Amino acid sequence: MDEQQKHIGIMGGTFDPIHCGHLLAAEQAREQAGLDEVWFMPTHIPPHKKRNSLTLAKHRLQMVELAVADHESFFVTDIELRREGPSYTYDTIVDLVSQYPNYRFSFIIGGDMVQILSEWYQYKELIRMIHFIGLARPGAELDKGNNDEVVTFVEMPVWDISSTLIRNKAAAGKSIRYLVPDAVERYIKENRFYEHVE
Ligand SMILES: Nc1ncnc2c1ncn2[C@@H]1O[C@H](COP(=O)(O)OP(=O)(O)OP(=O)(O)O)[C@@H](O)[C@H]1O
Ligand SMILES: O=C(O)c1ccc[n+]([C@@H]2O[C@H](COP(=O)([O-])O)[C@@H](O)[C@H]2O)c1
Repeated sequence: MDEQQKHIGIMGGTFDPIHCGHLLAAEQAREQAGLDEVWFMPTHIPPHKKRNSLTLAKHRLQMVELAVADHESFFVTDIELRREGPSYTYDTIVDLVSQYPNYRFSFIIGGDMVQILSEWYQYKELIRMIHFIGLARPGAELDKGNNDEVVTFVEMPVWDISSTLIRNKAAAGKSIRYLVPDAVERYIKENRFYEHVE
């Protein structure tokens, strides 16, 4: 076990696919919150998403690995992909805290997630164990009012980019260049993902 103390930012997501908005959010959180590392964590089953079919977990994971490969402080964990059922953050944090007792964990979320945070599974227990780092997102203005003890807000250029946008553009045969890293774009094309909208 690593005895060194570190502050880890967990960037959880469905990542279908990972896009440059995720990377920008993680980088701004890393710098402004002084994180030692960011761990990107693809979900097995996202608790609050209503989509019927996700891209296979091994491909979502591979796209995340390609996207973060050249950043010295970005890493990937498959901890949720190895667990059956919905990927509740509470269950994951319990596991992480017991595996890495010397690390401090914060969870990075966009404004859409900040708005529904109090609905998360075991919310009261969860906020005793970890702190959240929130970033603005179009359509989800951040209410900084009552959240101060739970969420630290960091600045980022608000960017109207989502995995839905990428899937829709790919399905329409439009360019996704610069919206996702080059290696991710190549992987999407090679595997012919998102050629049809769900
Ligand atoms: N453009 C963005 N700016 C800030 N945060 C973002 C942005 N895109 C995603 N996030 C945050 O990244 C995390 C993971 O997001 P997720 O993988 O669900 O991507 P998404 O773009 O929201 O996907 P979809 O369009 O399929 O719903 C969430 O906390 C989300 O709020
Ligand atoms: O634990 C919960 O109740 C919960 C509810 C909604 C979202 N999350 C987590 O928040 C992260 C972003 O979720 P999503 O749906 O935007 O991919 C991802 O790691 C989810 O597992 C967690």
